[in-house]
Amino acid sequence: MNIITFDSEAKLNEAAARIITGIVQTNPSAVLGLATGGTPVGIYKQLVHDYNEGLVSFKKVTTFNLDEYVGLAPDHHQSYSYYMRENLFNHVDVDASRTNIPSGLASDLVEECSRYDQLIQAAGRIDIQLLGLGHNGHIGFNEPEEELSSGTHVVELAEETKQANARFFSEGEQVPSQAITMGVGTILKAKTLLLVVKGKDKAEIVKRALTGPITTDVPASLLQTHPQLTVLVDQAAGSLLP
Ligand SMILES: N[C@@H]1[C@@H](O)[C@H](O)[C@@H](COP(=O)(O)O)O[C@@H]1O
Repeated sequence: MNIITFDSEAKLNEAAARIITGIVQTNPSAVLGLATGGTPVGIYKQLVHDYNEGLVSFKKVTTFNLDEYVGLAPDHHQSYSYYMRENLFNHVDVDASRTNIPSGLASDLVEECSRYDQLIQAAGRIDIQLLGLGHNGHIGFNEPEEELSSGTHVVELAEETKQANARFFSEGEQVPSQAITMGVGTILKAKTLLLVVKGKDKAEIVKRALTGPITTDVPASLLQTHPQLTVLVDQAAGSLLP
């Protein structure tokens, strides 16, 4: 595990973007695993900047997002599909037909999960999976459980997660109570993992995830088992690390 601490958000975003663009420059047909939430917004801005500077082209990449809310249409302003278009896809030369996000509107969610797993398998291995970290240690929407699922599955969101994500929704809007998420097994199969964490409020969970016991109570602790894990933290998030 390689942990790098940054004294500014701009430097952290640049470093994360450099890792991703480096992979795409080496392999223009790379398979990118993408994340949502507040953390990657600045990284996507940097990727758009790098694209505009002519440093990278996403023309041939394939992308798989970690998760999507159940019940939100792709044009709902809080769907992860909308988020990805707003923050990245609409601003670079990615081929929309090669961007993949689970459909939260599928009539048969179990079928949708297996369709998503088949797509990932058909694409081969995810070259780099970008990850944020939930306050309870969740990755994607893999919440703390006695047992974690390996493949894509439907999850009931933890109350803590709904509260944390309520800040993105308008007043009076309900945070969906279910989501579809890539499983921990799929995440761990990615060639490289890039975990990015910012903010003092994540310091304790960063410490537990990276230095505590490997337990399904802290899904991110399973990342410790991955041979190619890079963690980028700001000083606040990394403040409790040894
Ligand atoms: N499903 C997402 C995760 O993929 C994300 O990494 C995490 C942290 O989000 P944030 O970066 O906004 O703190 O929670 C969300 O619920």
